[in-house]
Amino acid sequence: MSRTRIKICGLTRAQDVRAAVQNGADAIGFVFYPPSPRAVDVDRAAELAALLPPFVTAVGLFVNPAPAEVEAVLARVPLQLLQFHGDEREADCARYGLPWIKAARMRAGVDLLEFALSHPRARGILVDAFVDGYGGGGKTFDWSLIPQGFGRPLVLSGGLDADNVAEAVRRVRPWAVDVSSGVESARGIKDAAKIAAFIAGVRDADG
Ligand SMILES: O=C(O)c1ccccc1N[C@@H]1O[C@H](COP(=O)(O)O)[C@@H](O)[C@H]1O
Repeated sequence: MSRTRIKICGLTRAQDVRAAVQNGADAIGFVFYPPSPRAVDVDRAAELAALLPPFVTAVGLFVNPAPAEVEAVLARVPLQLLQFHGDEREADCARYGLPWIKAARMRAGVDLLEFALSHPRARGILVDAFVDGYGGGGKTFDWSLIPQGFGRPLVLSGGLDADNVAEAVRRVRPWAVDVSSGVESARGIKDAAKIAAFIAGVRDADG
């Protein structure tokens, strides 16, 4: 079994980018959603993305963006993957010439197989808890809503932290995990020790 990939999302400071990279994150996320406490502007994201070594993926998170907003970011920030976390349809995600993952907001009644079928070209399906504000709520959801043998690369998120991520990885066996709130000391401020403990938890579950 391959090791679980790890994305740390919502980075706003250089020291947090360094902590994620030094502890072994595979990807980091920049939030381009102005209502989020983790939102960064294009200048800050460009500065932070420039700190990344090769083979650490820069991901841009958007929620129902206007195409011009995404294009303005892409003109300045070398993103390698887009993460759509709103109500975007397949065609909305496909227009930028970059691979993307699509978030499903999980709660009772959501049929993840049907959701995945409506996003056939997404490189992966991210599952997050349904929260007001579209995401980043630090809330877990019922992992049994994820069908066995899902068949697409699955990114597990929603309320993960160092205390629950090993159990989450053992139970769900996702392709990757994504975390924001669970490695913070305050909204938008990451904690290096929490990042280290989170990544250690994933590696413990990987065996
Ligand atoms: O981080 C945010 O502020 C955010 C805002 C809007 C949509 C998604 C957002 N973050 C993503 O939400 C999930 C879960 O985060 P958490 O670990 O529960 O805080 C994760 O994929 C973040 O990338």
